[in-house]
Amino acid sequence: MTQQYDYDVLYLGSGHGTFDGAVPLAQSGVKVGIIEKDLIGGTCPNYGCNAKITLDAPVTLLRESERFSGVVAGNLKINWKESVAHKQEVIDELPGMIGGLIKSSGIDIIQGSGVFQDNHTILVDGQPKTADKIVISTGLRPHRLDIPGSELAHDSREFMDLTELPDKIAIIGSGYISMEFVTIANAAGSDVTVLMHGDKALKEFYQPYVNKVIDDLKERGVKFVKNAKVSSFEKSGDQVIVNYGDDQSLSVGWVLDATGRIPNTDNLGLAKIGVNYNEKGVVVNEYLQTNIDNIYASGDVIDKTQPKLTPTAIFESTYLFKRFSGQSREPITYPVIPSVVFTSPRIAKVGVTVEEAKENNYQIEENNLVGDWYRKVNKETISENTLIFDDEHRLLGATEVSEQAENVINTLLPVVEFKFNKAEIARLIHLFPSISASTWDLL
Ligand SMILES: Cc1cc2nc3c(=O)[nH]c(=O)nc-3n(C[C@H](O)[C@H](O)[C@H](O)COP(=O)(O)OP(=O)(O)OC[C@H]3O[C@@H](n4cnc5c(N)ncnc54)[C@H](O)[C@@H]3O)c2cc1C
Ligand SMILES: NC(=O)c1ccc[n+]([C@@H]2O[C@H](COP(=O)([O-])OP(=O)(O)OC[C@H]3O[C@@H](n4cnc5c(N)ncnc54)[C@H](O)[C@@H]3O)[C@@H](O)[C@H]2O)c1
Repeated sequence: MTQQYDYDVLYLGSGHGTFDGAVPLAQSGVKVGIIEKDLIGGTCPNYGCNAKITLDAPVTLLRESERFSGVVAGNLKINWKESVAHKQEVIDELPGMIGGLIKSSGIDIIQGSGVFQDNHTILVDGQPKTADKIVISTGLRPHRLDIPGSELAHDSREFMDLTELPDKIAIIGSGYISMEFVTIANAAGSDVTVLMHGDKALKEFYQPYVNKVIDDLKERGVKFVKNAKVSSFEKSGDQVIVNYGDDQSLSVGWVLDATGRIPNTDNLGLAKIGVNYNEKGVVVNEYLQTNIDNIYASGDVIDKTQPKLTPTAIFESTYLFKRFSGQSREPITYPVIPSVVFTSPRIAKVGVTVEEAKENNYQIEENNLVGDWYRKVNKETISENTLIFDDEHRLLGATEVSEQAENVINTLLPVVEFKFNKAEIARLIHLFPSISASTWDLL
């Protein structure tokens, strides 16, 4: 341990961009501190993935029961209050569990808000904490529309804490959070309108599949308004009036501003000590190092082209563990990173996209899987995928819309990353019957 400082490595933020790497780093004998101003574990367990997927679980059950109507008798209904209580029960123990893991590895948790004083010092509520290396891992926060009445809108965290589901909801934006939360709110019985910025939802996903999900949601009563240009929110009794377009308006009980998430880079003193950052995040080199040698960044707060997701943050914090513990001096090389939108059906993808495949003349195989016997088991009505191959028939990418798309893409992940050939694929024996076996049959 460096005697001159309180810590060898000090992390600002306690999310996946930190703890997955900080714990093994401390276990390897390095003196580590973590500063956190909110719940331990950050966004994913407390306000993101884990919370959201718990609210999604009854939606998938509801959908399944619809498909099996006749085979299974009775009409299911989501009890919103109970669903939120169940979500809370699932996530309540996570900060304690993660905090316990962190503390048991010998890390100091410093509760409070951190601001850089100099390259080696962070002030936590006025108290200096010094370190040889510092990792900025402060994540993102919701972007809020800068329009009159913006304080009347809410964010995803507040949505997941609603004890009563509003009768009518307006969701602004049509990205990940919008599409996942409209699915949940609609299934739970709310009348939802999505006010889109442009004419496309989920821009980075394969649009024919996105449109299938939108058409299904429309049939379920969701309204989508393209190019809505929301201009203001006004209070009217217990309702909020959303003004948009040319003199159009909508009266709703609740508004979700889902217009994106922005990096937590302000109020950290970065400009004062000269760390380079911009509106997309902290600028780093291929070692996740900022322009100041001893200061690094990890997770969502980085300005990067890779998707800002939990597994990316885990990969980065693990990379820094290997670098700081002396196990690796190599630059970071990201594997293919899959992504999924938890609509119902889901849309998932990995590797080369259909658009890139067309540009590069790769082989494109489109599979309508509704007739596949294994998909018929679950009576899926929307079930398609597109597989991209090179001229040696190695899988380069895949995208799927179906109830099990996340598992299909997880199954195909090693084939894409490790470029398995036909002989290697044929060598593997699968559990049968299963979605994985059914997926590998397509290769
Ligand atoms: C609603 C929602 C759903 C999501 N669903 C998924 C999903 O299904 N799958 C997926 O892969 N990803 C999902 N994500 C994204 C995922 O949550 C993030 O990619 C992940 O949490 C990034 O981890 P991080 O450590 O970089 O940042 P965070 O988890 O945001 O951690 C940053 C931490 O820094 C703390 N902090 C900030 N400033 C300071 C300061 N000055 N002093 C002290 N502490 C500070 C914050 O309080 C926070 O705890 C979702 C996100 C949201 C919002
Ligand atoms: N399943 C998952 O993995 C998952 C789920 C939720 C969130 N996330 C993560 O959280 C991030 C943030 O999600 P998000 O949905 O907030 O962001 P997003 O970038 O996915 O979507 C933002 C939406 O807001 C719209 N928009 C932007 N500016 C606008 C404006 N001025 N007026 C109206 N609309 C505007 C955009 O067109 C887009 O539709 C994601 O990028 C992802 O990294 C991941």
